[in-house]
Amino acid sequence: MQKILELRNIKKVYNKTSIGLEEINLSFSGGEFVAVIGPSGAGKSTLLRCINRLIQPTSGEVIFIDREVQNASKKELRFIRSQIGMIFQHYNLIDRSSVLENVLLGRLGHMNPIKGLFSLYSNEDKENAIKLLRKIGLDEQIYKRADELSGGQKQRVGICRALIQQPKLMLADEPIASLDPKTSIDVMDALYNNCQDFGITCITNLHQVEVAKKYATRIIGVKKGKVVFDGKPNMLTEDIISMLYEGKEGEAYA
Ligand SMILES: Nc1ncnc2c1ncn2[C@@H]1O[C@H](COP(=O)(O)OP(=O)(O)OP(=O)(O)O)[C@@H](O)[C@H]1O
Repeated sequence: MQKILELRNIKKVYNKTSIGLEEINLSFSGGEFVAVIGPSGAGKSTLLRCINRLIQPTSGEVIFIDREVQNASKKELRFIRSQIGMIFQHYNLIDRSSVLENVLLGRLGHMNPIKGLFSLYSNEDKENAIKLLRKIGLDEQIYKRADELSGGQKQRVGICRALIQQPKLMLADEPIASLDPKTSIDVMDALYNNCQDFGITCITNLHQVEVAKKYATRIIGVKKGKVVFDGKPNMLTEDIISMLYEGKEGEAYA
């Protein structure tokens, strides 16, 4: 499989003293569904956000399909981000806007900025947004305001907003941390199935080890800013989980 992303010696230091990440070296291939796990404060969010430069790494290189992310100009970064979908724990929807409008926001990175400013989406974009919303089971919510939706529905809107970008890579930062177990499964099914259907590589941070094992093709364990496990789900033994969550084992099964 083609290599899609490479992190070379990524380090992040906050406020000159607090270590977020230390010497991270990872590479990702097309089609992988990767779960990043680890205790609270391990560096999962920092790792994910260094990829699309929502957080600027202190040093190291991020290579996304032959493009250097860390030195990209504003224009180049806009292009890179248009190829990377992002899903957030708290959905990041515009409450006052309709579900359809929220999904269409995913097209902004692909549009002429003036057209974007006036929300002049093409008919093709609107048709695609509706298709995605129907596929994900939100046909009855298309014209509702985003703040009328349940948490699970909001997250599925977030997934559609990322999918309409037609991204090559999907980053999901704790996508189910605010959801109950049943809704979490619906959202993970939607994320996994759509990434498979559209051939999108996905990297998702997860607290729950069982969920990571159920969906991931590869699991990366992060502890104190370092990668301490990288392998297939069946290689993640109880001993490794204990080492990873040392003293915080409760978090792994929360
Ligand atoms: N803006 C910041 N300023 C200072 N330190 C930070 C900042 N953001 C993160 N850190 C520190 O960097 C480390 C990694 O944090 P990060 O949020 O990436 O961990 P995490 O594994 O995603 O945690 P959680 O599961 O609780 O979200 C922690 O020690 C954290 O305190």
